[in-house]
Amino acid sequence: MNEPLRLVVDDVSVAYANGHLALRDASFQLGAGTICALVGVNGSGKSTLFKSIMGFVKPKSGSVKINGRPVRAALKEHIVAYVPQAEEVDWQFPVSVWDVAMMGRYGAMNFLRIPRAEDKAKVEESLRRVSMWEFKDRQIGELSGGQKKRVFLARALAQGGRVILLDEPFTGVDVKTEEAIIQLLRELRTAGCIILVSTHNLGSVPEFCDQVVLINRTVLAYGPTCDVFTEQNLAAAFGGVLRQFQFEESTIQDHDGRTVRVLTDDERPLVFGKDGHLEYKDRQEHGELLKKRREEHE
Ligand SMILES: Nc1ncnc2c1ncn2[C@@H]1O[C@H](COP(=O)(O)OP(=O)(O)OP(=O)(O)O)[C@@H](O)[C@H]1O
Repeated sequence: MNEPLRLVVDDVSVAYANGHLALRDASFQLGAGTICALVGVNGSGKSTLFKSIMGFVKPKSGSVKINGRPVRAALKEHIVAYVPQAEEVDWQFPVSVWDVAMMGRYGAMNFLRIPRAEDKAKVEESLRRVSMWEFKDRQIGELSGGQKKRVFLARALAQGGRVILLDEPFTGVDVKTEEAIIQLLRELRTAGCIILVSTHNLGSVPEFCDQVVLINRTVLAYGPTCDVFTEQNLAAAFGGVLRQFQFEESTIQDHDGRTVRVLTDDERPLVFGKDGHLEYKDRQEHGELLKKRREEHE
């Protein structure tokens, strides 16, 4: 497919068999060459949205279209690739790194699934791009969390997916791997792909995502990151879940007299006091400290 990509999610509502309405009237659109963050609390419907785009769940109403055609047609052309959350995968299943990347080629093979030279070349190229070629014979269950993620990314690359869905690709990976994944996503954006990434790493979103979809059982806001990532929108999406830190002075940037506010959904950021020691060692202590500070301010 050479026409520029367009993904349109139009008024999508999804109800599960138990009657739970996981998404209600969700709408947004993305064009070619975009990295978009999908951001929301646990249970806000991120995976459900991915499943709708993958055609795994059928919306009760509304539609998902890729270049004006229903998802079914795009799936037949193997345009949509999915990089799952680690928990969704059975790591005991005896397959090698090479086998997993080759799964990306299944759609291009006949029913006997005998890889051709082209399939093998594509798998090698994909594993090299994520720096996992040296591990090609290793069982998938014998890899670290970050390495597993890279192998599933290689599967998406081998597939040649143009709409690439990544479900929390940075969970449990170190900073270096995160940077390597981000660099790869940027290359895919330059190649005209649409990349939708669910993440709880709010701090890295402005760095590499040009668009954001904020979700809480419906789309609360979507558009350019700088427009959507406002304190007001994040407070609406996360409610009391986000932690707030307020600094009169900051080492993050030259102090220009403004108060610096930090919003994070990181479970337990480390906070150091003036003397360079940890401000607290457990959540209860942290809660008490924040309460004391608030009282001091009042
Ligand atoms: N198969 C299912 N049957 C019934 N309810 C489900 C099913 N899958 C998910 N849900 C419910 O739908 C809602 C949305 O779930 P979903 O997995 O899409 O959230 P999420 O935003 O991906 O969460 P997380 O950040 O925890 O991965 C949740 O309340 C969840 O309990």
